[in-house]
Amino acid sequence: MGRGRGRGGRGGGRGSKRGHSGGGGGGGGDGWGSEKRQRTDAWKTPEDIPSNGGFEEYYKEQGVCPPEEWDAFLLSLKKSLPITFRINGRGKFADRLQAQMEGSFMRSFTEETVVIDGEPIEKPHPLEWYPGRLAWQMNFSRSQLRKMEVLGQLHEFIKRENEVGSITRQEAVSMVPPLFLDVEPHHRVLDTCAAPGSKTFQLLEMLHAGPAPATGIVVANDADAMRCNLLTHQTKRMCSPHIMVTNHEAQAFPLLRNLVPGDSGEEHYLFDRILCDVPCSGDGTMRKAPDIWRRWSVSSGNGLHTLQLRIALRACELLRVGGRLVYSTCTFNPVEDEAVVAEILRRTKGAFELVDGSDHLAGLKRMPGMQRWKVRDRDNWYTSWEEGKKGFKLDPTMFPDEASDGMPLHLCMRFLPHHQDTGGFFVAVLQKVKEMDGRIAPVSMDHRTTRAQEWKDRRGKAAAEGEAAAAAEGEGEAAAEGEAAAEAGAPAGAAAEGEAATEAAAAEVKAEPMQAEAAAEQPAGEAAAAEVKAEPMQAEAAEAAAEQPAGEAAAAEGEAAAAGGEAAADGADKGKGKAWRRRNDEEEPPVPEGLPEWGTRGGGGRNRQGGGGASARFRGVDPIVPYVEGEVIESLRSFYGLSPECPVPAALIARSVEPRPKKLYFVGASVKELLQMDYKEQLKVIGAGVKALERQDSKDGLVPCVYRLAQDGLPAVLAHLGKQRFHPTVDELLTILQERLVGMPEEHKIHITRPPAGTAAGEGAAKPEGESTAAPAGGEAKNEGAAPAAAGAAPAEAKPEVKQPRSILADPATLAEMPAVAMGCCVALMRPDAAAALGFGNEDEADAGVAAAAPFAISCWRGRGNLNVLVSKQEAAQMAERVLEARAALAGGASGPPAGAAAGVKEEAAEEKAQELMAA
Ligand SMILES: C[S@@+](CC[C@H](N)C(=O)[O-])C[C@H]1O[C@@H](n2cnc3c(N)ncnc32)[C@H](O)[C@@H]1O
Repeated sequence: MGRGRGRGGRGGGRGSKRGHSGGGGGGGGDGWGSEKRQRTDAWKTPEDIPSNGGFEEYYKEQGVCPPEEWDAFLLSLKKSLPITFRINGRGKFADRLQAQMEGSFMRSFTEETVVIDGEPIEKPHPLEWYPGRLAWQMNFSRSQLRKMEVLGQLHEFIKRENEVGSITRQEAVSMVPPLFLDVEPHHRVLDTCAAPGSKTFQLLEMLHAGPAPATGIVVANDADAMRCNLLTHQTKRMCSPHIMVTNHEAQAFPLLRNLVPGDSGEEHYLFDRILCDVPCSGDGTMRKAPDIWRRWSVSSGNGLHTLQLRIALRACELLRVGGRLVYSTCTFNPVEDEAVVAEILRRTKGAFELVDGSDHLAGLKRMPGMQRWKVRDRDNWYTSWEEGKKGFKLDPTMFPDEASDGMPLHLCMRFLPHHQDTGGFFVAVLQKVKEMDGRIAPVSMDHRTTRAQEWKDRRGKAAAEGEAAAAAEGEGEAAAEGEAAAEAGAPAGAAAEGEAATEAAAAEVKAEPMQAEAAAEQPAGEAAAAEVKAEPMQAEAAEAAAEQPAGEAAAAEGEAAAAGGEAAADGADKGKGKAWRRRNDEEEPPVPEGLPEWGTRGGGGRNRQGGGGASARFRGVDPIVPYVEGEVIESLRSFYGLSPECPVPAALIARSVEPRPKKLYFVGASVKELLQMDYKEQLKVIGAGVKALERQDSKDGLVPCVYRLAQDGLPAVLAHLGKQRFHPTVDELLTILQERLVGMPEEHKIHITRPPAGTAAGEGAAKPEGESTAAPAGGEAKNEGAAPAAAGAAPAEAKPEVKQPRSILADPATLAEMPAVAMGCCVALMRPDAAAALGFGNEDEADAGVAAAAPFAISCWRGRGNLNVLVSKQEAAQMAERVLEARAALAGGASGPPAGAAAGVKEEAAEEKAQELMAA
């Protein structure tokens, strides 16, 4: 087969054009429309699923499931997956959404058993093992959805809340690994294989779970650049300044020098928590990807074992003593599961221990890990490496042995689909209990190259001697080689011709053992690990090796050796800086004393041309530029009245070298520190922090600050915002959210005056009535300070023909604040007393992080005569809906199922009592 023609498994390589769910999914979506995948009822009946004898034989023999449960196991795997989602615990409205699920929706299911068209359906219910009853499960088809109104409402609710990031659709068992990581707010967390990012999102939630404000960092890494974009999109919904997205082969993730050893005294920048949710064959996801039934073969798992092991071993090096590592897959296959865990324990020689998680997540049924397993190639079963070395492309690390017999592998956890109607999953929790005794021995593939050579020699000899018997044997082997070569991407003709095929296979194995192995092992159309391109891996492996402390020769033989050729040579030069120089075309910078200045990194970015070195490394990636434009920073401070303590202006980055970039991102101190720590620019950073500011050009300079506050970044500035804020009543706020473009009362319209000739632009800036500068001859300027179109509504001022929006601000207290609000960006905030009455937090609670702190802060644009909302339609609708529900609840009424109509909808007035409170 040709390489790169799709693949089995789950996130098994680079360059996948596959959507969101990625291979077997990795727990991204739940198969219910989020990725536009059809939740077809067509394969709802198990009879529709073609059997795969190989799969059944393999797992029966492995004994992953008790024999008496086998039929239930198999039947469950052939049924579609229930719908599961998680309410984001740190989302703005987590408790409201939960109350809605527990209250109005659950109440709608009055009957004990709901039957539609004679078929009972599963009522929505929280997953009992998920903390805080925040995860929910239900099971109904599209046709059932149309037949019961409340199901339709529930469907709409889930869709809408998912869009605004309040809930995440995620397969139940995929929620498990982060729960075993025990993340605390100050932790450095690395998610090695993170895309599309549902687990990263959970990790971020945990970082922000308080009670202390988050000070740590989540580094979300993925080898696939395209999937890194998904990751950025997914994590953006959390609005956290403590996120960094990187693009590396996890097995070569850079080990950075620790420039501020401080109390830890650690030589390297190490992580407290690491998640290795590795690419795998993905047979635990058959329920949402039934195609795997057809594609499954024993070679998928065998082919990924080494990659999985390398990723896990690198994580062991990157973890600090006392830290925790979770290794997870969505396959039942012990070769990808227990075998990897056993090899981690073997190679780390007592530095790692398996953690007993049996008392954690009560109610979550699990099977203990297996102590013994077998290994199969396409022909035979083997119980030990002694036997297995005769097999086809097997490795010693795949086998149990006496050492593994003594390991507590039963502490690993395997989740079977029929136990609680989920997908399949495997989780192992490991603790680093002491320093490792030297470097971890590299994963050698020598036995494979030797065998390829043996095959080649034997066949050559047979041909030369013309011995019939030898020739016969050779033919058999040639066929085997031919197959391997074909699978590894050798031309079909060559494969048929034996010798050439052998050459191709051997050469392939020699040059890039890991990729070739994986490619060869994949069944047709499944070049999982083979998609891992040779070049980046070699470069990064070399880099990883080069980064190791001088004098540790093992490093040179490790990843670099595995990567082969020049990469190995580079690794051998470590300590002398040659690898670094060769890669970057420049001198290695001297080791700074302490954290270096915060400087531009990432070369010239996207457009940078050039062959090798740094330019090649950063091609396609925007640079990271600390934003320190004094004039702009000063205007931010003065226009928004930011207090000196506001962290935002001092920790902004841009993704271009322009003096006025389009967007500015706020990064938390932990992210800033890591960027500074990376003085050699080893990290390939795709994204960092939260969008805090967006450029808003005002041609006439009528708005003195060129940046408006982005909604995502508001929580970080709210507590420090001294100007450009006002507090409408709840009614006014609701109307602003619903109409999204409202007029200002006549006396509060801003009258523009043109700056007198010779005056610098902006000096004659717009001022509210009563503060206006004198109008010069020539009258009003046109379109000055036009509202940005970010929120979807066409700014009325830019289109004079649009009917003027109605003026809704009438409350004296609101109007009293307006003269101090200059034209440009401003923030509408719910009044603290009203927020308290409605049971919401208020701006005083804003920590430096997530949106949870300030549920009703709305970024707006004040134009001459109007006020424009700068949040998306969905977000505005969600906020309006929450206000309406809270009012209804306050008035004593139960909140009904969401009307789904908050956007642009005028709701009936709430009870009088509520009105009174609200107007306060
Ligand atoms: C199972 S998926 C991860 C799912 C993810 N943890 C989640 O919960 O959304 C595996 C991921 O590993 C990535 N991957 C494959 N090879 C990799 C490697 N060598 N290093 C890092 N990531 C890799 C794939 O691109 C894929 O996104």
